[in-house]
Amino acid sequence: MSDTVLSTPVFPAAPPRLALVGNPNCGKTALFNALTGARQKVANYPGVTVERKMGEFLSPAGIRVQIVDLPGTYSLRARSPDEEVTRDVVLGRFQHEAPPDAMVCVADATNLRLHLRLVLELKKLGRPIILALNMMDVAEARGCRVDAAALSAALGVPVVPTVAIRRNGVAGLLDQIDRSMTVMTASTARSHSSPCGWSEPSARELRAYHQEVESILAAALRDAGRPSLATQRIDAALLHPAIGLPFLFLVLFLMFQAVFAWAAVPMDMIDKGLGWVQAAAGAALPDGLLKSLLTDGIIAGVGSVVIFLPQILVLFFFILILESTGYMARAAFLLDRLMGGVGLHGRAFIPLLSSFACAVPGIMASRTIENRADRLATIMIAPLMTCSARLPVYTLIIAAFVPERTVAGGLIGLQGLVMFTLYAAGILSALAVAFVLKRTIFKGARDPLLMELPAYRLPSPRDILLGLLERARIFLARAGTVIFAIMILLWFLGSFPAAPDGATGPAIDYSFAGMLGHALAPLLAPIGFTWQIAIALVPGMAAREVAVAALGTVYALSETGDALSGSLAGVLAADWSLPTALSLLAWFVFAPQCVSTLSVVKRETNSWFWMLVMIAYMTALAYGAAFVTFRVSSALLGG
Ligand SMILES: Nc1nc2c(ncn2[C@@H]2O[C@H](COP(=O)(O)OP(=O)(O)OP(=O)(O)O)[C@@H](O)[C@H]2O)c(=O)[nH]1
Ligand SMILES: [Mg+2]
Repeated sequence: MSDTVLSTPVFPAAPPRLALVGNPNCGKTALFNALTGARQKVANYPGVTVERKMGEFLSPAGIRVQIVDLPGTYSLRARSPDEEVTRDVVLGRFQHEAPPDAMVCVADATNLRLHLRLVLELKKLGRPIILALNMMDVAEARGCRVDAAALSAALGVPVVPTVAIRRNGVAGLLDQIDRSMTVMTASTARSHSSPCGWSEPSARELRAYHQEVESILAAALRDAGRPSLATQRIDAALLHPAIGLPFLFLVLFLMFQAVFAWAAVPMDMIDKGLGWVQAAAGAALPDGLLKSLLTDGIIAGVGSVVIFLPQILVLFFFILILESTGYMARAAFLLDRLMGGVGLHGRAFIPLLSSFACAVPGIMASRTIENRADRLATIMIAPLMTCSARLPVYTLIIAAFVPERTVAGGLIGLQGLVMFTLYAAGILSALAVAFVLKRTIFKGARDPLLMELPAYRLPSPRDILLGLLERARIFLARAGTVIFAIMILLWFLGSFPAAPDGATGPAIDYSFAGMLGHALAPLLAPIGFTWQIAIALVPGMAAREVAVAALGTVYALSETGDALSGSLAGVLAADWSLPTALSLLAWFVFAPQCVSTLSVVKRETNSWFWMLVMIAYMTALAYGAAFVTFRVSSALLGG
């Protein structure tokens, strides 16, 4: 409590607002996190942050300061939607939002020549600026020496060295913020709140900036240091024309194998634990509604999703490693030619790869693409990438229908291979859809890929661990809120009205959910779906993994005996034919089954039209693919 009293803000009405501005990948978000204690996403490629994020911290002198983290940009001449966000915040063009009181310009100390140009452009705005020379640890290791005092004198702004990822690495910056705030309040520099004037620099001004940067460097750069030798060596191999692509495919293939292999043991443990809880709850409670709600509704439903936590974590482990080492940007270059073949922009790679985790951040990441047609094409195909919420569905069906054995002389697990095929189906169909889109609605020349390749960096185990914990938290929070609520609703719909006296089938047959399932069944019969699947697809609209939870609950309620006997996979294996299972897999590769994705498409394209186009084309693809799969496999298997 006493802390709160001590920290009474000096600016009770409106805390001063700072903005973090700088080139992409120089460590702005890392600084933001260090200052505010936030956990915004930090990764080693340009274009990680695509929207503004607000935070607050208390300076050493007890001033409450607001700070906004911004997308990286090379200039206020914003070319892409993420850069426009930065420009609009800096210039105060957002409605009801004054420009920031001061800017913390962040520059990568190892690449000052590039980064100082933006500092000069920002200085022109006449607002207070502090220059944070970030990545000083890397600069020192490479023998790069910058004289901060000389740089400050030449630039005419305070300069502080920082190491955003080190404990105490921002102490100097905090002190400088205090000093600047005091000067600002004394001179009432904060009174201007009108938007700033800014005009695009002319060619002559650009040349002048260039010369000014050179003279500043001559005064302040004592030693330019060496480029990272390790990065050059690794790139010589990993970007090699013959080795590059095969290596990339190997990495992706290993990732999908690992999702299966590494997660097996912990998943088994969770499964056993849940079975035990379900049995214990079943034994402890008297027969009745409460017991059914708890065991059939909540434990069977939510539990059937929670079990997939280990797989989600293995997948994110790989994605985090790719992102933090700097390999992600290389992968974009390696695939640029391939993407160009179907007309996609090279920058589409990062949004598409992020969509493996979730289409929502993937679609947001497409903001870094300048050209609107290219961006729309990327947004339209992003949901075809297999997101992590589809993993539970795939895994469940694979575990039920694909035998656990190895092929290719014991090297490759068959289940992992099927999983890889499903991912490949998503990727290939995305490329095919892009190919069609770019030749019909989104015609136009394709810009070349220009992207700075960051130096390779060893991922910090702490960051990876925190990243995984964050993912686990998000996943469990979803299971505990959205899925939990839907399961209770579904249990209710599946239990009422109760079966009439003398009914022979399971009670769910007579319930609302049963009625709905039976009503939808004729529509889905041509693709081989049972009425239980029809029920599960409806709540599955909220989020894909809910379909698994719903199957868990529907089958638990369909059991005529006590609680669900055996695992859900076992029940499905007994109830479905193989063609039905394959058809459902095909459906899930394409179906537009996630409300959050659709709403982010609406927001990012600023149009209902594209959202509806997405729903229409994906539903048509899903139904068509499931139909063909069901018919062909039925014919082949004689089912
Ligand atoms: N060694 C070292 N690494 C740093 C430092 N600051 C940031 N990094 C790393 O640099 C990379 C980029 O950091 P971010 O904070 O995501 O950069 P950003 O400026 O927000 O990037 P965008 O959002 O893409 O514009 C990450 O891998 C960070 O861990 C630093 O001072 N020293
Ligand atoms: Mg950032």
